[in-house]
Amino acid sequence: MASFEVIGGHPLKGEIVPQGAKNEALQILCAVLLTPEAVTISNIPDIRDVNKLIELLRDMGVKVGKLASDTYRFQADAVNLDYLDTPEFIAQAGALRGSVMILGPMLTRFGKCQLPKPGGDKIGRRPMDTHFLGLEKLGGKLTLEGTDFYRIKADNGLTGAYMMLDEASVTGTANILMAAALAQGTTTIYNAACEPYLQQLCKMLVRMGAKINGIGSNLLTIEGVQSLGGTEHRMLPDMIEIGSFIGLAAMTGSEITIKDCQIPELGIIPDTFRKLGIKLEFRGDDIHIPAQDHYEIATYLDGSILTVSDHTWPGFTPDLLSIVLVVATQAKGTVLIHQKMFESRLFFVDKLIDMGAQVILCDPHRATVIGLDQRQKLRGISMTSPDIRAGVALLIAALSAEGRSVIENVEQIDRGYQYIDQRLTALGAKIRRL
Ligand SMILES: CC(=O)N[C@H]1[C@@H](OP(=O)(O)OP(=O)(O)OC[C@H]2O[C@@H](n3ccc(=O)[nH]c3=O)[C@H](O)[C@@H]2O)O[C@H](CO)[C@@H](O)[C@@H]1O
Ligand SMILES: C=C(OP(=O)(O)O)C(=O)O
Repeated sequence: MASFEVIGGHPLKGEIVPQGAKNEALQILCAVLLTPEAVTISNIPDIRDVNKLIELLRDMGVKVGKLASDTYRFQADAVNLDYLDTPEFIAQAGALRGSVMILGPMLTRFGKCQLPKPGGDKIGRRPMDTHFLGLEKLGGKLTLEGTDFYRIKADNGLTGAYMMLDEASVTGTANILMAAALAQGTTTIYNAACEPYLQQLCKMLVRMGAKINGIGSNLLTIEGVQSLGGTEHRMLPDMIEIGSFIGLAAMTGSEITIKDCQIPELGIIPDTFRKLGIKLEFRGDDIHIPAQDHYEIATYLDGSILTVSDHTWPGFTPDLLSIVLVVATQAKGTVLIHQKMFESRLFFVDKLIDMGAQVILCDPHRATVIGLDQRQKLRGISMTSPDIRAGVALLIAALSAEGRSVIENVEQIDRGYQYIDQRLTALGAKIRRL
């Protein structure tokens, strides 16, 4: 297990370029399975989960060529279906969440797929029901082996259908959308997830020849086509990384410019950080965060305590709530953080409390943060990163704290943040990988 040693209390300064989006990459990479033609993808982040998925595709028989450090060419013209029966496949597919999105493409193109319960963050229940409810509506026949191995078949191909999803699952919508793209007839997905990464997937599929209406809304209509062709695709910048850097700048009192953010795609993320009192300037497509000694959390108009909660897009993403929480510990004022989607994502606040933060964990979903207004700095401690976003939240806390912290299990952070120690060191952070 790798660790970071962090010496906190040093303001950072400079420019940082966000990596390509992790959660978009996982969708887009799975989509290469939909066509025998070549697909070139750029702005691919060099992070553990994405590299594992690329390795999985390669082992499944997809030809993978690296054209540049962030650009790959994929060609799925000789997929080895037998590989899905091997223990190696089961181990690889079970090691990340993103592998779940091979289900839709494999089922629609080859009539079958199987998958162990996918991996990913251990942040509470992560049901797969929406995926299979949708794929079954299209004609897939699911067999469960125990509760953690799924086999799905469609001997006569898939047929379009109307469906109202039970929840707007991000990866579930991606799976059903990809399956519907090659199904016979028209599919309507109501209550579809519609976040920018899904919009990106839709746009890529359209370039491949798919017929999709309603992109960007929660009502998608897909007219199935016989085959899809090759394309080129470029990933958006990672909005969770951008939010993490905004939080980092505020909490450490640093002046940072985040380059090329594709600001219109960030939804309410910038305004949510503004509610914490953080100043942000849009300079063209860059976000400039000036050094701030203090930032003050807004209240509601009637003076009551602000709540920041997660919601499906265009609501605030659950993946940034841990960052908002940690940043609030040094704000002036009080905020209730309400993590509705996942029930095990807030337990990391114990570590913040050990560092001196004033946080009350009300229940697994809600924590009240009473900001210290920089009057009292957090103190460095030893801790373990429980999941990818809590890991970065703890890293931000350690960079703002007085003294030395050690963060163990930084493989969690490496799942989603590219060369984070090197990139932050370039801004003046004192981080050493042990
Ligand atoms: C690889 C990937 O892309 N992972 C992201 C994806 O995971 P993933 O696609 O697995 O997450 P889902 O959207 O399926 O669901 C996330 C959680 O929210 C719950 N839920 C979902 C929709 C809804 O309307 N109501 C509701 O309560 C689900 O039951 C589940 O517990 O989306 C999540 C939600 O944005 C993000 O945290 C993950 O980073
Ligand atoms: C929860 C996350 O990832 P995953 O779905 O891959 O576990 C995340 O990116 O915050």
